Amino acid sequence: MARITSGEMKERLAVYFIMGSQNSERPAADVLKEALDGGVTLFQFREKGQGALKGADKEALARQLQRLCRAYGVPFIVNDDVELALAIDADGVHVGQDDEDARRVREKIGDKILGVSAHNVEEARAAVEAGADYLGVGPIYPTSSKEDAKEAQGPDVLRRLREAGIAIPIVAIGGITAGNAKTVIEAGADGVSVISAIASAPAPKAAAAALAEAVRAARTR
Ligand SMILES: Nc1nc(C(F)(F)F)ncc1COP(=O)(O)OP(=O)(O)O
Ligand SMILES: [Mg+2]
Repeated sequence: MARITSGEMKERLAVYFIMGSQNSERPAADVLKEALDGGVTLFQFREKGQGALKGADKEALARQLQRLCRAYGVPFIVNDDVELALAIDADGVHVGQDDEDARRVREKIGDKILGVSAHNVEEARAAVEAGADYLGVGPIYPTSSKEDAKEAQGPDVLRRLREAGIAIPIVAIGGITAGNAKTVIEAGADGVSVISAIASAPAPKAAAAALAEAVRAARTR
């Protein structure tokens, strides 16, 4: 298996859904199935925070959600937990600035997808050097989904990265909705990643479809 191409990565980043058991009152598999039916293009299993599953329970949920993604042909990414990603042969991992060093992760995962969080040009350049396939940039807007989120940066951080010559696929994260997706795509993101916009929606399928339409419309400008 070769590394994902930049073009394919940009396509996959269009509507990047992230969730774990703590992001909905409903069973995660039910929410994910609706999101997949609504057209999400990439999924990240992020099992963190108060009450998060651990060990065998966490792995069992990961495998259940991975099976769903496989049935829809959507790549399955694991947040933080590189060992879990390797144990279940996930399609990739996402690590932040306070997680395992991205260069070390790239050595461990071979050609799997590697996503790295970046908040500024310096972190972005280092992530590209370390072998990242995409950057997660944000929080763009205030978020209630991440307890230790940094200050919201606004869409300008995306412009600053592109003006600095950061050409790697970028997904915007943090408080993103169908209402502000166009703004972040126009600022330079290749796609949007969301937790609550889908996981907390009364109708996750419709929420996913609305995000997909907003991104598609913004890309054709
Ligand atoms: N999980 C993430 N996924 C993305 C993605 F690009 F995939 F949208 N971007 C950023 C983050 C945040 O990553 P991190 O800073 O390590 O915090 P946490 O591990 O709590 O999520
Ligand atoms: Mg992390």
